[in-house]
Order: sequence, then structure tokens, then C-alpha cells
Amino acid sequence: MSEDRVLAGELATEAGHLLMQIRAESDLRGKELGAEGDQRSNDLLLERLAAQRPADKVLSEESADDKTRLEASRVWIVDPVDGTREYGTDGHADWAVHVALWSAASGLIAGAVALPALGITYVDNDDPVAETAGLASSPKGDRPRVVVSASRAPAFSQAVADAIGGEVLSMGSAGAKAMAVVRGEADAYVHAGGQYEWDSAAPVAVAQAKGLWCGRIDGSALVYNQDDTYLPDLIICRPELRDTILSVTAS
Ligand SMILES: Nc1ncnc2c1ncn2[C@@H]1O[C@H](COP(=O)(O)O)[C@@H](OP(=O)(O)O)[C@H]1O
Ligand SMILES: [Mg+2]
Repeated sequence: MSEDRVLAGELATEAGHLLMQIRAESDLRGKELGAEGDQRSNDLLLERLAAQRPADKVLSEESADDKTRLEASRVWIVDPVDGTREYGTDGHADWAVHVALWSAASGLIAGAVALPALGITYVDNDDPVAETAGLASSPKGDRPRVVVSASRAPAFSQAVADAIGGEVLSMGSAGAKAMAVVRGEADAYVHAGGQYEWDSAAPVAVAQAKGLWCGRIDGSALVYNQDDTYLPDLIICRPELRDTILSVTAS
């Protein structure tokens, strides 16, 4: 495995441990716990990246945007807590830490998504993934599942599910939803209406490495390290579902 990939996995896992510890020891809940977790996870990730990859730039949800990244050859794109709302709510495992590495030459070249409450970190290699029960409430049945945001589901969610003869499943966190598809608990993750590069970079790096199709809802490619980091929609799905899903979302 590349050293960058190993580092991405270590950092996401470490930040996840810190977040679990904060959640266990703190009296804070809700937005306040989310803010505390965001800040301390961000501090850890920035400190470790500065020490281990001093020449690289960082784009983080929780840091001021340093635009020198636009001329950089390597940029780490991190989300210290994805699914902040769920992190702040007892009983939720659908939150994640995202660490991705983008290069000017090749786009996303490393990515890790930690699901700390499940004790799993996924990295963008081609290791087989166990279809263990994780975030979905019941075992997957015969019908395909489309996983969508619990709070901001796209208007076309049900139409996508109908098109593939399946059902809609709600869950928090872009990373958790993408990993549900990686694990086989869902068949597609669709989103529209708003998101940023850090929400999808690491999940997409992992999903692509596991053979899933990733793109925008109009079928175009997801492009990272842009001046405007708004990247409002995406699809992550089993490749054989791509055309059917796009026939709904692209129209
Ligand atoms: N309409 C929207 N506008 C901006 N960000 C959005 C969004 N819908 C979802 N997101 C972001 O995408 C991530 C996953 O959302 P969801 O859990 O609803 O699927 C969350 O990241 P954060 O938790 O890092 O803020 C959330 O803020
Ligand atoms: Mg996020």
C-alpha cells in the first residue's frame, strides 16, 4: 500500500478514536458536542499532516481556505467529522472521519473513511470488504436499496428507487452512506442540493477503489481542489445501476 494511503488510514482512525473518547467523556451533546469534536479532530489532523507531510497543502471543512492550494501539486482534503448532527446525538453510528489526498497529476490518489462507532476504517485499496451488518437497520433483502440523507434527501430519491425496483433508506453522513454501498448494505447513494468537496473526496476515493461508479447526477466527473469547493450532488452506485439512475437524475 502507498505510504500516503497508510497515512490517510492512520489519521482517520486516530481522529476517530479521539472523537469516541470526547463523546464518552464529555457532558456536551448536540451542536456543542459537534463543534467540540470538529475542532479537536481538525487540530489533530492538521498537526499530524504538518508534521508528516510539511510540503502538502490542506483543505478542511474546519479551517480557513488557504488558496495557495490551487497552485499546489498535493492537497489533503479532510472532513474532521462528517455527520456532525449524528455525532452529537446518542445512539448514532452514522458519522465518519474523511481523509483524502488529491494530486494535480492524477486527482484523488488516497482516501480513508473511518466509521469510529463501528471500529472500521476503509481505505482506497482493492482488499475485499466483508458484507457485515453495520449501519442499516435490517439485513439487506432482495430489493436494491438507495441510501439518502436523513435530513436533506433529494427530491428524486423515490423516483431513483422506483427505477431500480428498490427502496429508499435514510442515514446520516456522506461517508457512512458511501461505506454502506461499499459494504453491500445499499446499492446506491444519491445526493443533490448541496455538499462540499470534503464531504465526498475520501468516500469517493474508497468507493472507486472498490469498483463502484462515482459521478455527478448529470453523469459528469466529480472534480476536486477547485476554487469554489461547493460540489452539490453525487451518485455512488454499483456500476450496472449507473445508466438507470442517471436516466432519472440527469433529466
Ligand atoms: N444541502 C446541503 N448543503 C450543504 N451541505 C450539505 C447539504 N446536504 C448535506 N450536506 C453535508 O453533507 C454531509 C452529509 O450530509 P447528510 O448527513 O445530510 O447526508 C454533511 O456534512 P457535515 O456533517 O460534515 O457538515 C452535511 O453538512
Ligand atoms: Mg461533511
